[in-house]
Amino acid sequence: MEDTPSQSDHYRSSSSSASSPTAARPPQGSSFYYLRKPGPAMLRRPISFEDSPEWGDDTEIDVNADELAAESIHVGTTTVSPSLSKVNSVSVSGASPPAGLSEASRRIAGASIVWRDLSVNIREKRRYSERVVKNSTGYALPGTLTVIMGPARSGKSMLLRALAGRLPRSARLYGEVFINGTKSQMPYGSYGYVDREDVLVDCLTVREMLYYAALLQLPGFFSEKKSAVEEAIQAMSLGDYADKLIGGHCYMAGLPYGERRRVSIARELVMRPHALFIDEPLYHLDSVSALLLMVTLKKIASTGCTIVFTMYQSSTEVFGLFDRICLLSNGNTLFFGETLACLQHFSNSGFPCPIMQSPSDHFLRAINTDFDRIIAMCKTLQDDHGDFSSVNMDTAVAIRTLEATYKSSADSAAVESMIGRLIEKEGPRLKSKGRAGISTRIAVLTWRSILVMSRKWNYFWMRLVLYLLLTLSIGTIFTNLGHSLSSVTVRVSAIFSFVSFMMLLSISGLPAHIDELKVHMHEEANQHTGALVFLLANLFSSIPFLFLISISSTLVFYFLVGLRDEFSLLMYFVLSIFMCLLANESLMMVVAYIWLDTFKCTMTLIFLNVIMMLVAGYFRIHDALPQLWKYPLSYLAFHTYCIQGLLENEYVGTSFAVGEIRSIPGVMAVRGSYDISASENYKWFHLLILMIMAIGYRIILLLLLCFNVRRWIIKCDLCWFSKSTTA
Ligand SMILES: Nc1ncnc2c1ncn2[C@@H]1O[C@H](COP(=O)(O)OP(=O)(O)OP(=O)(O)O)[C@@H](O)[C@H]1O
Repeated sequence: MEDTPSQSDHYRSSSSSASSPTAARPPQGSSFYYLRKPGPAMLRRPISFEDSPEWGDDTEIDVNADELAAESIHVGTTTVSPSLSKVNSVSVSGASPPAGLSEASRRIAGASIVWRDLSVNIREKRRYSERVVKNSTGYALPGTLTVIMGPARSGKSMLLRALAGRLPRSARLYGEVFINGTKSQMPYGSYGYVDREDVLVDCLTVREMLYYAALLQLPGFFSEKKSAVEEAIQAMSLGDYADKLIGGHCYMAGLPYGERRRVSIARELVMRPHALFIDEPLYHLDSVSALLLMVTLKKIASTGCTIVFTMYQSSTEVFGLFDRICLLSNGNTLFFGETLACLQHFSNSGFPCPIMQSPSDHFLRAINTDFDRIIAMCKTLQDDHGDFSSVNMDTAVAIRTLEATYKSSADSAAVESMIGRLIEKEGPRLKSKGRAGISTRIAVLTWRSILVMSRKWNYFWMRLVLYLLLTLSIGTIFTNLGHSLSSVTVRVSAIFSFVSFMMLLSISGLPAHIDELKVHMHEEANQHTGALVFLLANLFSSIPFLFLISISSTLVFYFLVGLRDEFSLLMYFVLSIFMCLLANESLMMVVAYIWLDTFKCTMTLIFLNVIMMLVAGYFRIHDALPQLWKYPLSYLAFHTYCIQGLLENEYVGTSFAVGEIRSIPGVMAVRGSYDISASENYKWFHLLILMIMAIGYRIILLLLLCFNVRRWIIKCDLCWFSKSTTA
C-alpha cells in the first residue's frame, strides 16, 4: 500500500500528543495509520466534488465508484485482518456489484439532500427552548453514507428528523432543506425513516413481516410487492432468516439484535426509497453485527441510494466506511465534510488522533463535555498511578477551537461552494409513489391482526383456557340450583360472578394490545397506516376471537347452572356476553394507549373493573346507591347493563308458585336482590347500550389517536419525572 509521508504524518501521533497537540511526536512505526487508497486523488485536496450528481433525463444516478474509493479511509493491514480490509475495499470501491442484488436493484435514483443554516428549537412549557440544532450546513449525495455524529443530546436525532421532515409538532425549524436542488420536503414513499428502536411484530416471520409492510405501503400488483420484498431480503442479507419467527417461540430464540435491525431497515427498503434516514443503525449491536450492518448499508448506498444516519460511536473499521461526517456538539456543527478531512481538521486544530484510537472515540473524547467529570476523577488517579495524559484535554476549549477552526477553514468554504452548486443545479422533483387504498390497508391489517392473535398465546389461547377454567369453577359452584323461588338469589349471584370475573379476566390480553398499539404508532409515524385503518382492523380482527370466547364460556356456564332451556334465550346470553367483552376490550385499548405500560394499565383496569363491579347494583340495589356512586359511575359501568339484561332474559315472563294458589312474577322475585325491568323489550335496550359503549370507547380511542394525546402524556410524565428528581 502506497504511503504519502507528508500526509500520513497528520494521522500518526502518540497518545501523549493528545494532551500536548502542538508537540506531536514522530511516528512510532508504521503499524497503524490512516491511508489514502493509491490513486490520483491528492490528500491535500480539501474536498472532492466529483461525486456530485449529474442530473440526466432519467432520475438514475451513476455512482462514481472510483471517487468513492478515492475518498475512503483504509486501515493498515497490520491492525485489521486482511479479510476485513478486503471487505472495506470491495464495498467502498463498488467495482463489483453487491452480491445478492438483482440487476434491477443495482441502480437506484438517489436524492441529493442539502441543508443550509438549519436550526431547530423545541417548545417546552409555552416557550421555545434554546436551539437544539444551531445553524447546521451540509449535504448528502446519492450513493454515499453520511453520518451525523456527536455526544448524547448533541442534536443528532433532531437534525436527522429535520432532514427527513419528521420533526415533532413541538419543534420549530429554521433554515432551508433542498431535495435535488429544490426547496421541498420528501414526499411519501420517496424516503425511508428507521427509528432507533425496532418495533416489529414478534410472531411473524421476517418474510411475512416484509410482505405485510409491502402490502400496506405499496400500491399496485401483488407480484411487484413480492419482488420488492425479495429484493429487500437480499439487499439486507436476510436470506438465512427469512422464514424464522422474529420473536422466536418456545424452542427457538428470537432474532438477534443485528438481524432485527436489518429487518427494520428492510421494511423501509420495500418502498425502494431514494433516501434512507436511520437513527442509530448500530444501536445495541456488538462489533461484528455492527460491521456487517454497515457493510450492508454501504452496498445499498453503492446502488445509488442516499443514506444519512446518526451514530454515537463507531469502531475504526466502521468509521472507514463513512463518506461524510457531520460532527455536532451541543447543536453546533464542529465539522462537516469527508471523514479523512475530519481527521485532518482535528489535527489542524491541535487535536491529532492518537495511534491505536478509533477516530470516532477520539472525536467524542475531544468534544463530549461529560468527560470533564471523568477528567476530574482521573486527575486524582493520575497523582497516584502516573500518566493519564490521553484524557487530559479541556473539552470546552477543544469545542471552541474546533468550531472556530472549522468556520475559518477551507473545508467550510468548500462545503458552501458545493452547496451553491447543488442548489443551482435543479434536479428531478421527487414524486410520491402513491400508497395502497384504504380498503386494502384495512383488509391487510385485519388479516395480519388475526394471524398475530391466533399465534399469540397470551391474547387468545391462554385466555380461552382461563375463561373455561373460570366458567367451570363458577358453574360447578352454582350447579343444580333448581327453579324454585329460593334459587333466585343464588342464580343472581351466579350471573353476577360470571359477568364480573369474565371481564376481570380479560385484562390478561393486555400485553397483546400494548404490542399492537406500539406497532401501529410506529407504522403511523412512517405514514404506513392511519388511526381509522388501525381502529377498524383491530375491531374486525377481535370479533371472531371474542365471539368464540363468549360462546364457549356461555355454553359451559349455561348448562352447568341450568338456566332456562330455550335457544333464543341462550343466544341472547351469548350476544350479551360478547357485547360486554367488546366494550371491555375497547376500554382496554383506551387505557393501553394512554399508559402503554403493562403494569400501569393492569392497575388501572383492575381498579376500574372493581369499581364497576361495586356499582353494578349487586352489592347494593341500584336505586339505593348513594348519589355519588349512582351518577355517573353506575351508568358508565357496562356490568350494570349486562347483568340487568341477562336477568331480564332469565326472569321476564316467568312466575313462581307461592303456596297452593298464589304465584308471583319472576321479575318481582328478582327485585329483592337486583333491580330489573318487567318489560319484554328492555333486555334489547340494554344490549343496545352495550353496543353503543363498545363503539363509544372506540371513538374515544380514535380521537386520542388522531389528536396524538400521547405526546401530552409523555410531556406530563417528563415534567413529573424532572420535578421528582430535582426534589
Ligand atoms: N420531543 C422533545 N421534546 C423536548 N426536547 C427534546 C425532544 N427531543 C429531544 N429533545 C432535546 O433536544 C436535544 C437534542 O436531542 P437529540 O435527541 O437530537 O439528541 P441526540 O444527539 O440524538 O442524543 P441521544 O443520542 O442521546 O438521543 C436534547 O437536549 C433533548 O433533551
